Amino acid sequence: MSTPVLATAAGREGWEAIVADPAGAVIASDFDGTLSPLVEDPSMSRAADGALDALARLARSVGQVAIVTGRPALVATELSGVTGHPGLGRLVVLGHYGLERWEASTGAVTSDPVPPGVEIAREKLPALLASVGYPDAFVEDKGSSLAVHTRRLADPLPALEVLRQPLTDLAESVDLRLEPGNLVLELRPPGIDKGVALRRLIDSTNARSVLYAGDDLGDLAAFEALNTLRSDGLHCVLVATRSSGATALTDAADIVVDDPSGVVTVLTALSDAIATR
Ligand SMILES: O=P(O)(O)OC[C@H]1O[C@H](O[C@H]2O[C@H](CO)[C@@H](O)[C@H](O)[C@H]2O)[C@H](O)[C@@H](O)[C@@H]1O
Repeated sequence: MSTPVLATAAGREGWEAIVADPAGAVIASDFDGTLSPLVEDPSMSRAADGALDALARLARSVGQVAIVTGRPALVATELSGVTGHPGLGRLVVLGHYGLERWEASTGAVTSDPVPPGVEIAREKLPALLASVGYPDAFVEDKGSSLAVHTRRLADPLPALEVLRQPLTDLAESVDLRLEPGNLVLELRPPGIDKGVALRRLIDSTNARSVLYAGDDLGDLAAFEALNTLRSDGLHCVLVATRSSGATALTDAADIVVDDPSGVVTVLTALSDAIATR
């Protein structure tokens, strides 16, 4: 498979660094919209064809393979099907934007404490949604955070705008943060994001290079962290899908693909390049 189009010199240099020294590389990816196609019902998300095999093939030669997601770690492992998948015995899943860490090698999850604001927001949310005319907005209760989805409403985009300020106010009143995403507004704990999560992973693995793939606004923190580390000498490849239409992410990427099948193509091309170096 040929090398994907790398739009930047820094991206080309990052790709070459991973190929030359795969043991020093972290390969990390978001889940929804990046490894799995977006669907109406979040409980129906599944890994794209070939995604797990592509990760497993890379896992044979790189230092660390990881999924970094807004989902709870165990939900992401279940939906993606990574548990027990051949070749993914060293996979790490960083869930809840890094609040949780699941290790395939042990099956155990560790978590930072969940702040009390989540429980208060959980109690207040139904009345708030009813008061702004969206009592039927789907609330995905993720335990450590609450995601309000508008995808299945009759007017998803206007609903998102109506809900944005009241949900911001609720989040701030209980010391949570509002995380906007693709037709979703999430109330989640402060102090952690995908950038912090990725930095922790890079530090713990002493990585010399990183490829990160994402699709949505929640992935911007990871891109920003990598851009900062890049100026400190870390070799990076930033991959974005167009799945969520987040132009801030695609504009900042070294490689842009249409959807998760494009991510599979990129990961496969990378393991081909490593195998033939
Ligand atoms: O960090 P991610 O793995 O990308 O998770 C972010 C959110 O993804 C999910 O919502 C998105 O995917 C759904 C299923 O395809 C889709 O219905 C929804 O509109 C998208 O926003 C998930 O449900 C959220 O909990 C995650 O935070």
